[in-house]
Order: sequence, then C-alpha cells, then structure tokens
Amino acid sequence: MEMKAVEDIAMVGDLTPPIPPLAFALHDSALNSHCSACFTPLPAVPFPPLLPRKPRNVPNRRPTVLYCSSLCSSLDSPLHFSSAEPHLLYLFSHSPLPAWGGSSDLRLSLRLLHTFQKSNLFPLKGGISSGARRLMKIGGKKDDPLEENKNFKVPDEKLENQAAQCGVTEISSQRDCGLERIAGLMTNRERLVFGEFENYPFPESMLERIREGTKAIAAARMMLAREEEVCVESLPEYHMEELVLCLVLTNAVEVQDRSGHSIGVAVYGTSFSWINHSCSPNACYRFLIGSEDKNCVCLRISPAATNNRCGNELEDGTILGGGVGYGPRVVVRSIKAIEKGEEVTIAYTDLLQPKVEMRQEELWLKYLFCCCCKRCSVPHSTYVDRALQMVSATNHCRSNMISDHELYKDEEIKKLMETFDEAIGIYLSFNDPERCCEKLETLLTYGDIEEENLKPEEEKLLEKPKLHLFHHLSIDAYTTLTSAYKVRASDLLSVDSHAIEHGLQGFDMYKTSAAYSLLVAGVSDHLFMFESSLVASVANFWTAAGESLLSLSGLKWWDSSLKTDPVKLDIKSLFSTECSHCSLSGISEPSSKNSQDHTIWFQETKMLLLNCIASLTSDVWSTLSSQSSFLKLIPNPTDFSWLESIEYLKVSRFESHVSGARADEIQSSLILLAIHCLMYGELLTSICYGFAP
Ligand SMILES: C[S@@+](CC[C@H](N)C(=O)[O-])C[C@H]1O[C@@H](n2cnc3c(N)ncnc32)[C@H](O)[C@@H]1O
Repeated sequence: MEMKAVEDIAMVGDLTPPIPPLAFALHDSALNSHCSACFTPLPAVPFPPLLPRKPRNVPNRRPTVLYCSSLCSSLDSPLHFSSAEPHLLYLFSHSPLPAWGGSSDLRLSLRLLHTFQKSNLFPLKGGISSGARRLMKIGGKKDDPLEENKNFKVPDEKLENQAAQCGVTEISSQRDCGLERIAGLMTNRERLVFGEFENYPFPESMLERIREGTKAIAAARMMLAREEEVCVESLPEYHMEELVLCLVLTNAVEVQDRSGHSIGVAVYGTSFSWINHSCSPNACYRFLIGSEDKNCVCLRISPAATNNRCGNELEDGTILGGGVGYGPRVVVRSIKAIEKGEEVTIAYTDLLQPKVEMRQEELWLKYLFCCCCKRCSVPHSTYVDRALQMVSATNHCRSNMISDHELYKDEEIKKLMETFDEAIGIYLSFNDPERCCEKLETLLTYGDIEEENLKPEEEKLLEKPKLHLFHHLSIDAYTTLTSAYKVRASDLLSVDSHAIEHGLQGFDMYKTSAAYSLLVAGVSDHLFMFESSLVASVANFWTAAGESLLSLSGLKWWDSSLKTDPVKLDIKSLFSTECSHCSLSGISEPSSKNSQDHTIWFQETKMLLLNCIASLTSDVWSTLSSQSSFLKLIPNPTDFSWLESIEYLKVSRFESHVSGARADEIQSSLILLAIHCLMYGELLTSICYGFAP
C-alpha cells in the first residue's frame, strides 16, 4: 500500500487532520516525567493508576505509570491493567532483555494486542500457532485475556457496516503478497521471521529480538491470567504476540515533543501507517501532545490502489474499531509542492546519512527493505550524498569537485572512519569528554596522522586522506564536540564558579561549543540548499546554535577574558529592536494565504536572515574559534563561498587574527547573531510544524 495526494498541494500545509493513535507507550526514561495517557509533563504531584474494582494479579511493587490528572488516570488505567502492562514492567525490572534497550515497544505491543482483541480486529487467516492453542488451554479461566482469543475471529456486524459505509469490504485481515495484516496494517512477519534474501544477509539480531520480545509479552499476559510468575524460558511460541510485535516493529513511530526529544512510541491507523519511506520525502509529520488543534484540514491523501479512504478510518481521522480515543495525535504535513496523484512519502531514517553506508543499512536492519527512491537510484549519487562521503587532502576540496575517492586506498579511508567512530565512542560510551575532544580535534585537523608526525610539512599532509568538512562523520564529530565541550565547561564552572582560572577555562570551552554548534548549522544549511527534505534537522541545528550563542553571550567572563573595560550592555533593547540590516524583529505568519506569495515571502525572509547571519558570524568568529585547532582553519562556518576559491585547510593560512573589538561589541554581535539563528530556525520549523499559535 502507498498513499497519494488527492489534490494539488502547495509547498507547506497539513495533509491530514490530527490522527489519534491506535496504541502508544512512553519510553521507560519518560515514565516518571510524563503522563502515560496524554504525554504532557507530569505535575509536581502526579496521579497513580486507578486500581480496577477487582484487581487481578497486579504486581504490588513499583515500577508503574503515572498521570497528569485524575481524568487521564481514569481514561488509561483500565487499559494499563487489562493489557498486562504492570506485569511486563515488573518482569522487565527483574530481568531486562539485553536485545531490548527498554520496554516501550513491548508495552506498546501489549496495549495494541488488547485493543485489537477488544475490537475484534484480529486476523481471520493468520491463525494461532499450536503453541498459542496450548496456552489457551493452560490459561483456562473465564475472564482470561487469552480466552478471548477464541472469539477474536469474527468482526462484528456493526463494524462491518461502518466499514462498508466507507467503501471498505474487508477490515480485519488480509494476506497480500504473503504479508499478513491486522486492521490493514502490515505485520511484515514473514520477512522479519522467515525472510531469505539473496543480496543482503538476514539480520539475525532481529530474529533474536522478536523471539525474546514475544516471550516477554506472552509471559506478562500469562502472569495476568494466572496467579504465578512465569518462567520465560519454558514458554512455547506465540503466534499472536509475535504477529503484533512484528506489526509494531514495522509501523511504530517515535513520538517527539516540539523540541525534538523522543518520549515514546505509537502506532497509528492506515492513513498514517500506509505512507512509505523516501530518502527525499515530500512530507513530514508532527505530534500534537495534550493541546487542541483548531485549524484542522480534512484528509488530503488516500491509498494509491483505490479511491477509498483508508481501511478503517473516516475523513476526520476517526478510527472504526480499535484506537483508544486519547493520546498523542499525529499530523502529516507537506514540505514540498505535491501534485494530485503523486505518492506522499516521509522519512523513516536520518536523511543526513549517505546512501550506501548508512541509510540503506539502517532501513535494511530495521525494516528489511532496500530503498529505491529517486535519491537512492540516480545513476551518479546526488551532490548531498557525495558531499556526505567526501574525503579530501588539503588541496583537493572544492565543493563542486567531489571525486576524490580514487585518490586514496579504500583501506585508508576505512581506517580513518573507524578512528572517528572510536573517538566519538570515547565520549558516548566511556564518558570521557576531554580525550574525545582531543582526538576529534586532531582527526578533523590532520586526519589519521601518527602522533609523532602531528606537525609535518604541508607535503606530508597532502598525502593523507582527511574527512571533508561536509562528511557525515565530520558532522557527527561537530555535534559530539558541541556537547563534549559544553559538558567540560559546565564541569569546570561547577567546581568553583568564582575561581578566575576555572572560570576562564570553562568560558573558552563554552565558546568552542557554541562555535561547533554554529558550524553544524552552517554545514547542514549548505546541504539543505540541494536537498530540501533536510529541513527538520536543519531547523533544529539553527535553533540549537541560537540557544548556545545566547547562553554564551550572557556569561560573566567577557570582560576579564578580553581584558577590556566593562561596558554595561542593554540586552533588553537588543532583543526588542529591529535589526538595522534585515529589518526583522521576529517571524510571524504571512498575511497572504496564496501559495506563490508564501513561497516568495519564505525565500526573501531566508535570504535576509542568512545575509545577516554570515556578516554577524564574521564579526565574532575569530573570538569563538580561537581555542580550537580545527575551527581556526575555517574562515566562516555559515558561508562556504570560500571553498570555491581557496585551498581548504592549508594549515597556517587561516590562523585567526585576534579580534580588536571590545567585549561589549562582541557580546552585542553575539546576541544579534543568536537572535537571527533563532529566527531562521523558527522560519524553517514553520515548514514542518506550521506557525506557533
Ligand atoms: C509503515 S509500512 C508502510 C506501508 C506499507 N507499504 C504497506 O503496504 O502497509 C512500512 C513497510 O512498508 C514497506 N516500505 C516502506 N517504504 C518503502 C520503500 N521506499 N521501498 C520499499 N518498501 C517500503 C516496507 O516493507 C516497510 O517495512
């Protein structure tokens, strides 16, 4: 199945109304901070689940879930208890499953399984394995959830009538191309469990995860049904649990709050779940958490194969059967102009990864399909994909001259990339930001040169490959360095916030952290010029850079660091005045609804902001970059026109000049730069999320 546009769609606009979830679950890490029913942050005194009148086999110890209000608790508690979620949390806290970092996917499967059974949406043809039949006999109680399995096959008449009204003849299950479906959703079980593939190795880890997860789900349900703990190892195989777990692995999406933090997982109905992946998608999605959305559009997409709406959904996104009626809703939004009848696609993976190495591998390991979208199948890789894999020596790096792979042996490049991965791992896995910073700075500046040769003549440098400024591992390195320098700065300032020596060292690290965040934003923005679907990542990078520059500008160490006389800045006035160059003081929705006017307004605003960003960056860059061997080699991180005309990274050529500006001048430029980065981030965010009300 795939989804297509039912009308011509302008570049920016909602394609669906808010679609309610079929089931959802918070990540383990958010259980104590967010409401398990609406996903909003918890109040200081949260509400526990309401125990059912006749509690059955509820494990009497924590962990459990929490709610923001008595209403949310009363809405969700019945499902929480009857789906066996407390039992899974209990089992998981005693013996976590190594293949499952957390329990959210498994709790989501339990909730979905219960919802499907209650709505009689279980497969007609999928059948139950002999193991599951055995289990039903063992369970044997009248109100045993597994007993319900016996009745799940026949969708009730009411539901069939409702479905017929939508022009849908079969809603419960189907097997097309050998793929089992529940409520229209692909389970992909035959590929995930039995797949044999000629070109790619079958990911055994996937099979292991499914086996372990299925057993844990079945064990939790057994615990609810019987009154004793279950030895997971002794369980037979369970077809139903396996089927739903495969469905979750195929269709679940990470639910993110507005700042991009992932707080849980959810499965939606067909109008969302039938949207396929593309590495250059024309749509994205956002979540509505807690709040109401007043400006709803009707469904502007439909399944490609029919003129009907999706299997079990009405025009306003209401789901017939299944679905719990609350929880985080999803809205699909266009990010490019889409013609009537054109397929609507979203991204299942990080689009800043190059084709062969990472996107394809991740899609294969997670979904077992090979993407053949336009970006993946052009005869010569797109500019962005070449840039993300670019390797260079000091004098071989023009942005339009990217064919340097042949200059180096593959092993050399492989080794270099492994060294990068290791250095990033030093921070992420071993929590050693200092060593990570040292290693990454050296790698970015000199490539993989032996330590004793760290200061070779230029000729030696030319012989060695180095990852290009735009290489995907360089981009990973910048984000790692942004965070690692910030952690080091906070550590130093928290030791003794008044000691000058620590203070100045911490201040320098804050500067370097902010400089790297600006570099990530600049590099990703350069790639965005060639691949507009990168908009969501680029928006986040600019917003993060703006926030980082703003906190830096407020630190108290400016005067002592630049050894100038203190001048009191009127920060308030800097925030409230219009920029004298671009005349902007904020981003608000354009008054004209005409899509052409909107596109022109967007392009003009973008150009104004980027011009100011480039010129403000040149005012502060030497101050920001002065403590980093690598950053000192970059003339401007937000305007790469210099890459066309000069030799890149010729050590010594760009030794930064010491800024003669006064502290207050640099501070006010920094604040202006931060405000412009935030405004540009907001402009790009409005493409993906619309304008904040
Ligand atoms: C959430 S479903 C998308 C809808 C699905 N096509 C269906 O018929 O229900 C995800 C699955 O769709 C398939 N899929 C999605 N995007 C694809 C693509 N670009 N190429 C091949 N298969 C794709 C994969 O099998 C994947 O596991």
